[in-house]
Amino acid sequence: MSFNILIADPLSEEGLQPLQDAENMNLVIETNLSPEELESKIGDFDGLLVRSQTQVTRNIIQKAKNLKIIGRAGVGVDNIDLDAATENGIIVVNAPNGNTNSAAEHTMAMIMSLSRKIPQAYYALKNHQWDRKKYVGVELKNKTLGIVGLGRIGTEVASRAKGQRMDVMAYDPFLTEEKADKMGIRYGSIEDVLKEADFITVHTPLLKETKHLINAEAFQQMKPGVQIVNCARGGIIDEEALYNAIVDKKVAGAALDVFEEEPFHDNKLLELPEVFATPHLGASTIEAQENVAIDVCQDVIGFLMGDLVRNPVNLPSVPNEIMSKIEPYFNLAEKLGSFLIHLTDEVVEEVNIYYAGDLSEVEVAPLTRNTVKGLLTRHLGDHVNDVNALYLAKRKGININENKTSRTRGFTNLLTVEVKTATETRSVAGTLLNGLGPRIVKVDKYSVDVTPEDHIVVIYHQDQPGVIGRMGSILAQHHINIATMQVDRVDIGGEAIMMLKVDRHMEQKELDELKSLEEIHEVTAIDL
Ligand SMILES: NC(=O)C1=CN([C@@H]2O[C@H](COP(=O)(O)OP(=O)(O)OC[C@H]3O[C@@H](n4cnc5c(N)ncnc54)[C@H](O)[C@@H]3O)[C@@H](O)[C@H]2O)C=CC1
Ligand SMILES: O=C(O)C(=O)COP(=O)(O)O
Repeated sequence: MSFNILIADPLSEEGLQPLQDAENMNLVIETNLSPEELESKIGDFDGLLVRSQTQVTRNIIQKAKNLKIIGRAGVGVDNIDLDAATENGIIVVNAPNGNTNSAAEHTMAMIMSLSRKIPQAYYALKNHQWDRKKYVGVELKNKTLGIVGLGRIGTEVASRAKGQRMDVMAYDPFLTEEKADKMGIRYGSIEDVLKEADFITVHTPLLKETKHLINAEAFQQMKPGVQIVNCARGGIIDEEALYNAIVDKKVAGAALDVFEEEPFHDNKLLELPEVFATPHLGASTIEAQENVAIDVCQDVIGFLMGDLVRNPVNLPSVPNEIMSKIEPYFNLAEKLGSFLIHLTDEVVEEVNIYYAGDLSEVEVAPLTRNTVKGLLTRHLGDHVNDVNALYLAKRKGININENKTSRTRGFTNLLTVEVKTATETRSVAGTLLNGLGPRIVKVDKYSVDVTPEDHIVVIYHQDQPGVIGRMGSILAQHHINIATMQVDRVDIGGEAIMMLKVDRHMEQKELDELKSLEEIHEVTAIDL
């Protein structure tokens, strides 16, 4: 099997080496495609790699019939329609660590250039003007740097600014006074930061909540003469409001790497002498580009070869130590879901998943996802995967409940899945036996012991002599060999279950023949 990968933005050649070296990956490098060109080509590709320039819109995703993974060689994924990707079962991965250092260094370069008006002075010199008076700057030492967003880059900026002996103050919804103390910086609310800072630098993602976070009202709260830096995302700062604040002399200078519209040929902010800019260069170093390309290539190769990804954006990422504990249960969870959904032909309204024993002590969200994937696959086929399973369940109006319980029924771990429809509740329970793999140990109220694989036939019948014989002769007439067989009942003479493993898929007419026996109430063939 081979995969076609489209590289739609310029990526480091060295960084792409893992993909070039992988035998079954066909790389096509075509940058600067128009949206229409990308729409028309994307159907041929299994993977798409981009930076910030290519807009991966819903339209493009809807045309991407074979696309399985979008790799963003960088941090920000605001150029990718994540909802559309999730709905279509396409995983999005990014490379969140590889360019942190470069972006932090670029931010420091911007702050230092701003404080000493270096770009403006250089520009004047280029224009034959030797002017020492006009370009008097300010020192950074003892000035307050306000950082809005203290994540990976904000934190690196804070430690570098401390090296410049700046007084660093930060606001981040996850920052506490205690954490700030430990980092040797001051904690402030957003208002405190706006009010006290001499320089303000933003390092948040662009989200609904951060769009125009720095707006006209925010500028009003700032100190006169404040200087502004944006090396995060255009749109966090309202460009119109920044323009007005500079013209009104509230803001003394601004250094911008990112813009509301990119790329641009004209931006009126650049007409102001107080503003200088770079064309989104925060991550543009040889080192960062190599790092992010390698990271994203590894995830793309890993994912297409069936491994787990390290930096998923539209799937919760699970730390390695947790993943190693739950990974062995993935198959069990999916198989239980696939098995159970065959026991009902009614509309499932609710799914209850009970985690017991060892399973009650781990992060179970990925197992829930796998169970739901198994449940939905019967009707939705290959369209359902880890990425969209929960979204599709929600869209179908199915309530999913996770429960942790101490009822292990004597097993060290027990996973019970129950589906409710308007008229019935059906359930299956399974366990992972040490060294022996997964087992189905309960179906509805009956105890069984069956490996969840191959061709299983579940028969509900009256507990009376002769049923097994009659069933056996029908199978024999059709040359169907029984590999294993289990029977259980609750009351003598009441309803009983038969779980058969047979050596081939059973046809509908063969099942109908079994159903025609008077003592047999329900026959379900399940191929796992
Ligand atoms: N100019 C460039 O070339 C580059 C830009 N970036 C951009 O830099 C930004 C930050 O990247 P990282 O530090 O890697 O991300 P991160 O996810 O590590 O940090 C973002 C921080 O912002 C905080 N935050 C979210 N909403 C907030 C709010 N309303 N107020 C204050 N803080 C808020 C989060 O809690 C988080 O700590 C992103 O927008 C990213 O796309 C990243 C690399 C290069
Ligand atoms: O990683 C990010 O968020 C960046 O903004 C870097 O963008 P780029 O890959 O240089 O287009």
